Amino acid sequence: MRVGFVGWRGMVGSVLMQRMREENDFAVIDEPVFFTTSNVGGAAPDVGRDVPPLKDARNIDELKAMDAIVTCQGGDYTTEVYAKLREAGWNGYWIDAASTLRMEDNAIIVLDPVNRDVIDAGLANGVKDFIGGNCTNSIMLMGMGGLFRAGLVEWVSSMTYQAASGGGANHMRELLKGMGVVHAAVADELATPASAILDIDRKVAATIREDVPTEFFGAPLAGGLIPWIDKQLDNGQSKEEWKGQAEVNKILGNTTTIPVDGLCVRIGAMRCHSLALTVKLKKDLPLAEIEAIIKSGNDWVKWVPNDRDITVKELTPAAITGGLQIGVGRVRKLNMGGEYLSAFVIGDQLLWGAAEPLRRMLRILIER
Ligand SMILES: NC(=O)C1=CN([C@@H]2O[C@H](COP(=O)(O)OP(=O)(O)OC[C@H]3O[C@@H](n4cnc5c(N)ncnc54)[C@H](OP(=O)(O)O)[C@@H]3O)[C@@H](O)[C@H]2O)C=CC1
Ligand SMILES: N[C@@H](CC(=O)OP(=O)(O)O)C(=O)O
Repeated sequence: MRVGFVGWRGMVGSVLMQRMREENDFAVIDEPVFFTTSNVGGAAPDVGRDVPPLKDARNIDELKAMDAIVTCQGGDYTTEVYAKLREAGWNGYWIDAASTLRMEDNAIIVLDPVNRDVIDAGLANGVKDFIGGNCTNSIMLMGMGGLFRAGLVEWVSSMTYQAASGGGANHMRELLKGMGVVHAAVADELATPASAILDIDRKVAATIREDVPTEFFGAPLAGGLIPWIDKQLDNGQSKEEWKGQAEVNKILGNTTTIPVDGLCVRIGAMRCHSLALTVKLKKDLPLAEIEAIIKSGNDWVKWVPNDRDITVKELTPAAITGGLQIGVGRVRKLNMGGEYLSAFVIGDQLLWGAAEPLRRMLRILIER
């Protein structure tokens, strides 16, 4: 297989390259070819073997020579290039991190530990477009997939806590700069144990309002949160909230829609997305049974008992970031009744939320 990689040096692309090196994926690709939109002829990344210099990611003839293309370049690139490539008669596999093609009829949203059956059926039917899901949805399904697979979910309300990385590298930098600005404003007072906390707080509040950078998020994130992610829709949802029901049901291949809705909120975490879920089950099951079903979802579920000390240690961005485990905890029955379950799900949004499903989809194609 000749596999073209576009967008490999961006944030998602870099995580993809790192994971592919860790899993020795380049050894099983006949010919990896790297593309660029900015540095044609430059050196390709080090993947442990000889590869040609960078090719032009807008050159349809070069792209057409690929059996599969993996792109993390972004939605604008997909919009610009994908249709031209298909119109030029290219019939290869398109694996994409961007949301552009996700809801197209001829595309499958990939999350193989959850929907390998949908992927296999698509491959058998000649589907050629395999698109990574929205990070929040992929993390939720990696954590709670067992309950969905068992047909136990009537509806889900999801309140999210989404990290800066969901916006991209510049957003991560802006969060950190903001943290620095806030600290600098009161560094002297902090160094003096006798200083009054309300004076510190007043200075911090003014700094957050006036001095924390807002170029990328549009509002101060350091020391705060932003209760809106992505575009505004006419029905009052944010686009991020709309994706919940649309994508979850498509990933699962449902013929009857499971309602999924809630509020999506940006918080000051670096790259871990979390969701506080209310799940209405179709029946009142004992908690031990629910625990077993959630744990059986896939190999990456990290079950965290609903215990204070364990939860604050293990169900946090500090514990989860940089790894493939999806933390699932705070699972208990709610006062509303035996069918109402709470759960807190957390995962690294650059791994299962972005790069890992693409990496695994390529591997599925190669190993067919
Ligand atoms: N961020 C996220 O959490 C998620 C993102 N996605 C999707 O993945 C796609 C890519 O996102 P993301 O990785 O954040 O995008 P980036 O902005 O980090 O990278 C995209 C491209 O920008 C170019 N670029 C320009 N300057 C730089 C630089 N200084 N360093 C690195 N690359 C640079 C590179 O292209 P070139 O080498 O050709 O110049 C690169 O491939 C988007 O469609 C996004 O929607 C999906 C799920 C989650
Ligand atoms: N919108 C997500 C990140 C993302 O890229 O999502 P999507 O792939 O659905 O555009 C966030 O900001 O956290």
